[in-house]
Amino acid sequence: ASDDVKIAVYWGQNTSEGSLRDTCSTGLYAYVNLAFLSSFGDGRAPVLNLAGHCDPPSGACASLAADIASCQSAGVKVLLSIGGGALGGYNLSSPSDAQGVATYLWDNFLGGTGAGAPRPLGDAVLDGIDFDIESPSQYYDDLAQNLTSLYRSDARGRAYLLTAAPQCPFPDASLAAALGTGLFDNVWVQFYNNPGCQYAPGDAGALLRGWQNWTTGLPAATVFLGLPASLDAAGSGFVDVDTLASQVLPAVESAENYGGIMLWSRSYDKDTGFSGAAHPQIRKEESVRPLFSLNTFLYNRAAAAGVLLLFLLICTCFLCHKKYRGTSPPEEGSVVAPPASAPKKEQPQPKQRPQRLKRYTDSDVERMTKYYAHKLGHGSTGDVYRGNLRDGRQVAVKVLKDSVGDDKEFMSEVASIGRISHVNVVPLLGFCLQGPTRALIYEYMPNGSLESYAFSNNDSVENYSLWLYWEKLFDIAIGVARGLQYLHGDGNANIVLLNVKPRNILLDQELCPKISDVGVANLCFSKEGKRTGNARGRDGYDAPEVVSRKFGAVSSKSDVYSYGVMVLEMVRAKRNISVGEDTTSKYFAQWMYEHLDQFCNSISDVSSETRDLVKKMIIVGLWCIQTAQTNRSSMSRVVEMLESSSMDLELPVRTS
Ligand SMILES: Nc1ncnc2c1ncn2[C@@H]1O[C@H](COP(=O)(O)OP(=O)(O)OP(=O)(O)O)[C@@H](O)[C@H]1O
Repeated sequence: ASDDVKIAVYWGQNTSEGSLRDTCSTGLYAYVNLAFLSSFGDGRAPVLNLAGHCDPPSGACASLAADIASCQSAGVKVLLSIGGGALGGYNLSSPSDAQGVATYLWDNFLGGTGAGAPRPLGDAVLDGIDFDIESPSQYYDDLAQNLTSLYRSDARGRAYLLTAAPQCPFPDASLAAALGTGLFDNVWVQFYNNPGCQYAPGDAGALLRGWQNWTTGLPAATVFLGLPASLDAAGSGFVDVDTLASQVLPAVESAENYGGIMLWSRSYDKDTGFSGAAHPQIRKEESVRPLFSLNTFLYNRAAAAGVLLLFLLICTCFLCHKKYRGTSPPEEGSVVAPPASAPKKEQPQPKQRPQRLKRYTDSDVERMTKYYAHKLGHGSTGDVYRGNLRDGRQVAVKVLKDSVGDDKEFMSEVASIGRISHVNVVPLLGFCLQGPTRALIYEYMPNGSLESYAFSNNDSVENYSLWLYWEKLFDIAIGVARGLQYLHGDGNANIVLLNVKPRNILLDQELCPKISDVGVANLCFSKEGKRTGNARGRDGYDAPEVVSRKFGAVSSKSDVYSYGVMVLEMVRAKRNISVGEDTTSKYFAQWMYEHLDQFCNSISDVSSETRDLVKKMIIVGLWCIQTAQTNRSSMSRVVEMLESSSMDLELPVRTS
């Protein structure tokens, strides 16, 4: 995130800060919040208070329109901040009051064209509304929802922002319900005037713990570190730029939804030059900044403080943890596991940074799917439609049916799915949770599923398996294996899928395989706790223990079994061979024990290296489909086998 982090600032409470135009032309800020609409709601006449900059009742603030336009043309977003420190000046008394305030804001400062609206800032159309609500009160969630509906209605299709400035104790007393709507784009958290969660001289611990609460608690928002721009700007919580750069930013930057810093306020910033000094720091590329996590930061602090015992304890725990993580647990089937005589290759685990999940409304989903115009298919968890995001990216929208759990549970499951990030797993980009509509928005896989490529039943040109090269099939097999290895634990995900089959392996533009439907079953259990979907075992991909518990409990080895069946099927379909009257994959597997070399040698027009790839796929497939789970390889071992030479692999002992 570090190459596009930004600075937000509040402007409007002190004339010494200079004009709005000059503020924007410094090039320091990406967002300027006009502070404040200090009075509104509950029957009050709304009051815009921009200190001495202009006098709203006289209409003089309309002249700011030119400055606002100049900011916007320089790429700076200008928002109106409502609320602020004038406690008692604002509150909302009911949902209809919230509706009225939303309409007022829309008609007077945004894209609304309500007749008779005085438009205190002339014809300026601001970029959004910021909630700086400092006194607990209800109905701000209604206000957020009403504003969002109005945003969507904009005739010119313009995008508006919703932002908020909560205090750092999590959750915020005034804004928790509003933030819970998930509708906020940017949240600049005030890490000042709150000793429990702000920087204390020499100790960033409380601030970083608070930061972790906010960044993990609001996965769908971009979170900014709100700071005073000078010692005088707040009662407490000031962090000087050197400390910010050396102790705070390295830790906060590791949050995926880190957006930058927010400063209170322009006048203090102008005095101290804080943002000018901080700017190069917050924009530093990751490659030049040593990467720290929050934990390493805390460890370092402990060491620096000379707490030797604690340090040693942490080191010991860390080493134990590392040892545990770094060493594969003994193979369950080690008795019959193939010898790993090949030198262990460096395991390229092509992880990606998790995408930040975006929350969409149901009207967004309607727009992106053009009212569900193009159905891609129907699965056990819902229908899938093709769509486009505003930026043109193609997406697949899965509209869930029989989704269970309350909104909070849904959000938490979706956040877990959103954290899954691997080049061989279909990325989740966003979600919709509005009323009864629950949908997941995925990156679109233009080449459909592996099923249509490798498992077509006829010999026509449609039978892609005839022209998918062996090398490509092998790449697909190893890609899926790496994805499963990651899901099973190498990426700390510890996820068992129980639905590994060609239909759930999607292919991107380059035919790179991506596992789909990860985690979705958790959102769609029936009330009786039974998984939705088809009867088990019919298509041959389910492991014996998935079909009948008499074979033991399901585990990651159940996915290994399905993977093995799939790989053997890929080989069988590619050769399109008949090995006797029994055409089942089980019979094919048994046949392979005796005819492996004969089969591989019969593949003409390929190099010996390619035959080696085919042989590895078959041997690996046979290791995976062992009836006893303990005899099956783990996915890590599968990847290892596929990366070694077939010469180093042995067939498993034939048990049936
Ligand atoms: N990200 C995506 N890009 C392109 N097509 C997709 C995407 N996700 C799903 N599809 C397509 O949508 C259809 C339905 O997919 P879905 O995953 O819901 O069901 P399924 O995998 O076919 O069945 P089941 O739910 O029983 O496993 C399939 O044709 C699938 O290929």
